Amino acid sequence: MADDRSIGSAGSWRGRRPGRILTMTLLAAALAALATWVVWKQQSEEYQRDIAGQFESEAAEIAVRIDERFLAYRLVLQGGRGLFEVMDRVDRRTWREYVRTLKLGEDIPGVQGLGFTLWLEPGELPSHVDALRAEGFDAYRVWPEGVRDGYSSIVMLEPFDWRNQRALGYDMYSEPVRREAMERALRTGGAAMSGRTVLVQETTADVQAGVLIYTPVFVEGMPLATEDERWRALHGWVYMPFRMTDLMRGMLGLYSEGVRLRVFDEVENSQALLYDSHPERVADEQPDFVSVKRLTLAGRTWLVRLDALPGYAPQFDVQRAELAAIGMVGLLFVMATWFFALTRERARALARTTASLQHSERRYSTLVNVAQEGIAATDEEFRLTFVNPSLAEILGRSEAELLGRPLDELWQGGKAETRVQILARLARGQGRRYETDLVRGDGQLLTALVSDAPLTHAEGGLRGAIVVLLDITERKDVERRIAHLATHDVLTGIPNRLMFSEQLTHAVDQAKRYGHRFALLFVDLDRFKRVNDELGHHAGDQLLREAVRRMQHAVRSSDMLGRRGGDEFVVLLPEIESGHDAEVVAEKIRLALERPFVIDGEEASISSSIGIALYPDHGTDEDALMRRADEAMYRAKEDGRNRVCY
Ligand SMILES: Nc1nc2c(ncn2[C@@H]2O[C@H](COP(=O)(O)OP(=O)(O)OP(=O)(O)O)[C@@H](O)[C@H]2O)c(=O)[nH]1
Repeated sequence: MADDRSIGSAGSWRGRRPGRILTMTLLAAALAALATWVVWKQQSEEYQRDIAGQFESEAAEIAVRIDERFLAYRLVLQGGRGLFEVMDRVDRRTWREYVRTLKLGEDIPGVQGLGFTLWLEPGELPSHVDALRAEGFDAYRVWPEGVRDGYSSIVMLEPFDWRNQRALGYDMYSEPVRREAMERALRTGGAAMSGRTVLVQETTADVQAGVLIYTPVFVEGMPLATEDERWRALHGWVYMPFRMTDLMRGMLGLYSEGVRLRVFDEVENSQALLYDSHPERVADEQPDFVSVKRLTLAGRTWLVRLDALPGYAPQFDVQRAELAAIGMVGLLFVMATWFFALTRERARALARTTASLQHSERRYSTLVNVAQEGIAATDEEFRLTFVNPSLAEILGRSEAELLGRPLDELWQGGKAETRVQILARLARGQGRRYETDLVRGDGQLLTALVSDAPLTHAEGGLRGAIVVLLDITERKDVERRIAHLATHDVLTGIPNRLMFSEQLTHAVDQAKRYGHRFALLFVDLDRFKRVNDELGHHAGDQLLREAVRRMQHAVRSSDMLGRRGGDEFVVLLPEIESGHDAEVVAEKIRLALERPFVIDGEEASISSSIGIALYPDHGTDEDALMRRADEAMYRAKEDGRNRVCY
């Protein structure tokens, strides 16, 4: 039972172990998840820092670009101012040439133009208008109309395209935003940027915020030390107007789609908004990253604000990819753990199974070796490939002598199947149990009960057979003895009443079938009782045996002598021609029994009374014949004994 349990446990590991494997795998999964989370967290923070750093550098780069660009614009302004300083008079053609040479639109795009606005004292206004009209600008006027302390008038603005022509004659000094910048330029003697305004070049379509940058131009040779002196020496301003959206697009291109760039003048509110790269977006979005750079440009402070838009950087995707990679590594770890646990459990189960199998093999090996039955294995030709010690002993041959021999060679012919028949039957998967006689090594015969069963290959087909052989010689002898006892008289060994009766029935059948005649003799010893009484029962037995011997001699071997019981015998004479033949045999018997018997040195004499019944003369069945023979025998007794009667 212990073995059975061990086999059971080895075979059912699948049913019990998965709990442990599951626990280990879940533990590994939890560890992997924790590790993944920690790594992800670290990576995430690192990415956040990286992205924040990158974002910052993007914002800084934009600020630098704007700063550099305005430095370039100031240089252009300086150049324009320098032109006035070196030339006695800068006429329209010279200005146009100068601006064309600058290639403003190509090299420093975004600028609306480069212009000159002339400062006019109130008294100078009429002659100035006349002069300009004389140049061909028939509708020229300084506008807006009105009486003011002084006027400025845009007299040159290149490129002099349709948009810039709209600005001709405009008094920028009349407008507070521009005036503030113009006065600051005058005050500082350098470039000054205006606040947010709308250029007069604008139409109703695509109106953009505008700024202007001014630098003052003084009349050559006049003192400029104080503000008053500069006012007095003021000739006008070289200036550049900018449409902010055009300017920023020219400066930055479309830039990154992932960021929103806004530029504010001095303060961060919608009134001060100069540029918005994504005007369609709502203002109160909470971006992941924000950077605000303050830029001082020609005396004005710009706030350059950069917001990261959702999906700002492809790095987020990288992060996701790395997260997926980390997750995959974690998953691999879990799978590896699971696989390892499963493999280890399988290895253990295999070890247990192997141990169990070895144990089982030892056990069956022991069983086979100690079994009293002969056990053999054969190949597909029924040749012995294995014999156990008992088989060698039963067959009286050594193992070496037996191995390789076809088992059926030892059989003593008879009713046994041939080897071909056995193999064909085994190939059909049919085992069988049968008795056969075998020849031992010493020549003796033995009877064996043989059981065979096929051994097949895993893929089918006969591989051989297992044969179990039991020596039943003794048992068969006993059976034979029992059968003999059942049918023969114990004292004399001749057929008893039962067997004789069967033989008589058979004789009747045969005689009926073939038309034979046969005779039945009843023999009763005369005064046998006296022998018993005088010589003893043992002597009586001996006399009975001797009497049988004499009767056997008196009949042929084909005749049958039987004992009915006591001192009564029957004789079946199956082959007689006539009643005479029966008489002759009966007489022989009578004479044989008449002779004196010598028993244990004592002489005893008996005689016999014999009755004869003939088939078919006196009866055609057993009962009738027996009755008639019995009657005849009694008649012989009555007639004086020691005689034969019909
Ligand atoms: N010793 C011995 N005696 C037996 C056996 N079977 C029967 N007897 C005896 O045989 C005797 C048979 O006697 P009966 O047939 O009756 O008489 P009998 O003495 O033969 O006389 P009759 O037949 O009338 O001539 C009996 O005494 C039985 O006990 C036996 O197997 N051995």
